Amino acid sequence: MTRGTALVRRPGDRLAEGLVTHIERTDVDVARARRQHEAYRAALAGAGWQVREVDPADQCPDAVFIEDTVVVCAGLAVLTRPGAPERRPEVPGAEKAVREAGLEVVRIEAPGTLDGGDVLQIGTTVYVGRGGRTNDAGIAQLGAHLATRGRTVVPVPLRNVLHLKSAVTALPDGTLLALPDLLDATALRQPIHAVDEEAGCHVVPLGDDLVLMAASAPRTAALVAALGFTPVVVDIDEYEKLEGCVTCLSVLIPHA
Ligand SMILES: CN(C)C(=N)NCCC[C@H](N)C(=O)O
Repeated sequence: MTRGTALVRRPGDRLAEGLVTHIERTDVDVARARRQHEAYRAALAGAGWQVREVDPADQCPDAVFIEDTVVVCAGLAVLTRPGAPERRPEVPGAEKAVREAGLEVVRIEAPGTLDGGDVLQIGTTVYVGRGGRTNDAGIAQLGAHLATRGRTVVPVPLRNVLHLKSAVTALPDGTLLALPDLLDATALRQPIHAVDEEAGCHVVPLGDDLVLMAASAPRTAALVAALGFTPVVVDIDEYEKLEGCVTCLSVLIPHA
């Protein structure tokens, strides 16, 4: 019995052309990125997730960052309208996958924009970063869709950061790992563990005490272990060169 399905999309040949907004562009080794993606998929499978590959969208360099195309919540899939127009052709493949997974499907419509990386779900609270990629109309539409699942959307203003989940994510107990300099934490209600490594504030709870995190955050991995969780560490530095992190590379659909 698996924990559920993990949607992933393999990197395409144009990966190195992916968008870079807040960091300096450096060369991406696509062959190495492919090996890192294989190890990432293996980590998900090893933690009990059935890995399902979404159809390639190789004309889109950032298509590997599947998280930005769909938000899954309690049997509902909200297809996004990514804030970067060149990423919008990534969405149809994600739509096919969530329909095949049997989810109810709705979508963010113009003029709304929303990237899945801006959406952090903790219990019935859904924090949504308002910044470069996600606008007020997108947040309002998401709020209406998720209200049908008993969720409350709380906007969080962002500064100097691509996505909300570039700055804060949650551990399995709902407490937060955050880089305080990158966001206005006053909107956040849960206790915060401040971290001092940028990659340290990106984690994915994989079920039970397992926490997926990047090899580039060893001090935070030690903190996570000291808090009683088990870090599952993957090297994703080729994706970090494109402002990616462990959250962006998958969408988890837990069993109902
Ligand atoms: C939580 N994060 C960071 C994400 N969900 N997505 C990262 C997308 C990176 C891509 N180069 C871009 O600029 O769109």
